[in-house]
Amino acid sequence: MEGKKTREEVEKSGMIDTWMRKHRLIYSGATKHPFILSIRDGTVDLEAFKTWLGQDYIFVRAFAPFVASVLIKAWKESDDSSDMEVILSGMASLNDEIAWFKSEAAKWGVQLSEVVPQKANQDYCRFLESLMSPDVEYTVAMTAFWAIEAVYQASFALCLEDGSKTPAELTETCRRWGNDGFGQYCNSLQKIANRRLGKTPDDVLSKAEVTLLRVLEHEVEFWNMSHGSA
Ligand SMILES: Cc1ncc(CNC=O)c(N)n1
Repeated sequence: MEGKKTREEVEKSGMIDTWMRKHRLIYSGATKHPFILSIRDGTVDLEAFKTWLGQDYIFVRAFAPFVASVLIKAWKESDDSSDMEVILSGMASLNDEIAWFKSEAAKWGVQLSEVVPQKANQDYCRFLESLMSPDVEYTVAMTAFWAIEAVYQASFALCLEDGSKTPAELTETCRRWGNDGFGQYCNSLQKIANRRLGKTPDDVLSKAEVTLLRVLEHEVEFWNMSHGSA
């Protein structure tokens, strides 16, 4: 049996929930973006969807090495060997995902080799690269990893809810990130992040919170490329 937790431990162990409440406006800005709402209400501009598809393919190619860097941090720093399995399962689905992007792009007539990364995408990929540095703590990288996956899960799950008018040709895309299995995987990532955040020093805790906010901002800018960019 575990001993009684201190108040501080209890508070920190649900850090992600605490932060989601604290930053709920920016979180819903990322998960209920006008682009996602346009898919959900069936008014989506299919050219905007194609833009998203091409840009996201480039992002996912940069995301895979980021996840690999989290795997390395878990191997070196984690206090729980099951973390590696969760991260590895994420890497395995990225393999599928890259193949899916290629076949989906072919379906929509998007030439992936000709897609030029837009500024928001470049900025996001550069941010991911900064998180790959060995100087970035496992806890900080894990928080970012959870947030990146959770935004897509929440966004696309919204397009599958009862009453949504998602066009039939987009439901497969929405299911890719909105399905229950992906939801479970995000819960596993959240559990790891919460466990780590619960035992991290305050300076690392602050870094993780700032990193979470940066992820949410990058996600909003990423959606903006397809819809409503200024
Ligand atoms: C911009 C962005 N954020 C999160 C995801 C979801 N993770 C992997 O697929 C994604 N594909 N693209």
